[in-house]
Amino acid sequence: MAVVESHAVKVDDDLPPISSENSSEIRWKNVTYTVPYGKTKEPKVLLKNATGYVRQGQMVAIMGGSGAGKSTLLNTLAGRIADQKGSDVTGEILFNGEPRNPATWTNICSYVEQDDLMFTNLSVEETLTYAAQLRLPSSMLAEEKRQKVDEIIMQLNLNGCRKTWIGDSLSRGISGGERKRVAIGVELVTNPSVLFLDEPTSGLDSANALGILKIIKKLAITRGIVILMTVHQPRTEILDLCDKIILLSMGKTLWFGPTDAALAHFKDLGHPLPEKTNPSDFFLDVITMDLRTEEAKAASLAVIEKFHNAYQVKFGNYSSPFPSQMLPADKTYVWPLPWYMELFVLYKRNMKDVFRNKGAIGATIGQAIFLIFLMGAIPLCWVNSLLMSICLYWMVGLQVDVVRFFTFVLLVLNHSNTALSLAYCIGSAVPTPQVGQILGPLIITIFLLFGGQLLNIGSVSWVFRWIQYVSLISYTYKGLVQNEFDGLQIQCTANMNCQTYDGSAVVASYSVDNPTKYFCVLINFGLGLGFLALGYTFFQKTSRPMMRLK
Ligand SMILES: Nc1ncnc2c1ncn2[C@@H]1O[C@H](COP(=O)(O)OP(=O)(O)OP(=O)(O)O)[C@@H](O)[C@H]1O
Repeated sequence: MAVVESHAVKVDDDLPPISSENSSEIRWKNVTYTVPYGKTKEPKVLLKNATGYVRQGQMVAIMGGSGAGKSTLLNTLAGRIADQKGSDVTGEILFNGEPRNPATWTNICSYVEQDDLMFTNLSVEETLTYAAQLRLPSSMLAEEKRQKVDEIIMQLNLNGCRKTWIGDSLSRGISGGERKRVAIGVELVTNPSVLFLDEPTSGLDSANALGILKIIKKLAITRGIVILMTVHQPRTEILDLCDKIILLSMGKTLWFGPTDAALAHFKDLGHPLPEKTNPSDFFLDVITMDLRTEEAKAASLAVIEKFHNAYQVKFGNYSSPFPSQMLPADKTYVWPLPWYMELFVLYKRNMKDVFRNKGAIGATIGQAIFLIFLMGAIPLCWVNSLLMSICLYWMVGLQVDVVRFFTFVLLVLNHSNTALSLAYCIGSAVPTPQVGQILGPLIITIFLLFGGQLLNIGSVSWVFRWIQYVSLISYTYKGLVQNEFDGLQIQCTANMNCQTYDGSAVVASYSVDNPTKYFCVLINFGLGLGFLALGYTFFQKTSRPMMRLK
């Protein structure tokens, strides 16, 4: 305990003075997280008795081997763990001495994902501007928002690429390091008090990684932010930038404190740093579970236990050394924009991206996103359908009849809308675009089979026959056939004993006379609304940030 406090004081003394009345701190004590595992649902401990704290202006790195529990600890502290049935979080997580309040916490902290999705066809400046427009209160003047964006661009050293598009692997845009900084910038617009970063250096070369962490450290000090991040084997200079490190293995905390103290602690426990060795490589070599042989496994388990016990002795009775400076969480979460303004900004952003010729999924807030994607896609979908209908109707030589022509257009437009709703429904339900790319065509193929042209539905097992009733293709097909053939006089062939016959006989012979064409339009419209409602429900479930505060 004494060691910890003395180091904490040393680190805090290194920081420029921050008014103690305004200082923030996140601390956690004996946090244990268990999930039900396997068929038997046995509790699996992902985090065990984690304890620590990070103060305003400090940057703390969570380190450990793969699967050590770094992301789990970060997500638990950020309140982003899935609300899985049977899982449990115990212990205390406090912000400024008080439990995190779900209503205010999202306003206090920000989380930078390892690979934040961004609109690829927007420039750096536009990305930050839209983030500011969406996430800052409507009462703030546009000029103030613009100044804030400028300030972030300067602080994150993005001025050289402010007009460059984000880009992706197909159309190159900003570099990986710049992309990370933009992702951080998007989160900074709200002035968070706590910033969580998941692997901010992943995919970067060591010079770039150091550059970005210098910027993050500067942000911690100048903006007075509490910074907690996961990192993989940082170089020595990066370790030196961190005020403290947390070493994890198998969900257990093996060290919490400054790096130099960690080296002394490791030496005390019989593991001195070999010469010419990067401390982070050394830490990971010592604490990572060695699974190669049974002996190696037993030996590394013993080391992990030794370090965890030593940590428990030091921190078991830990309480924050700064109790008098705790402030209650005083920010109250207010949705920054009225929904219609958010809708407008999202619409503008989406249309800009669409007209720059590519779709992307935004990682922003608000239920309005679902609507906005739809609104962005509908005009394009209608233009496509109209052009296709106008050309196709006359090229194929369908009946020259104004009412029939407009009914044809109505059927096709309505079909496009329903298909779009189905696409949004599938897109909202699936976890990744790849799954959507497999599931979407599969569902459309099934609907096509039950559309009436390819399969004799009567010969299909009754178990599957219901599919025809939800197949949008079936209703459009029936409507189109009726529209063309009803009332059409068809010339009889030589072997037929007649001169002409009515096209409705064709319609009846293919069993597409029921329901009538306008009723088909209505049903498809209803199906479209149904798919939308279902998609919206899925979207709510899959897009909401996971929040589980205890
Ligand atoms: N919901 C869950 N159910 C079962 N096991 C889980 C669950 N979530 C995480 N784990 C396991 O917990 C361990 C820690 O996972 P975590 O993602 O925190 O590791 P990590 O240290 O961030 O690893 P990496 O550096 O590879 O990302 C892993 O073994 C993972 O498989």
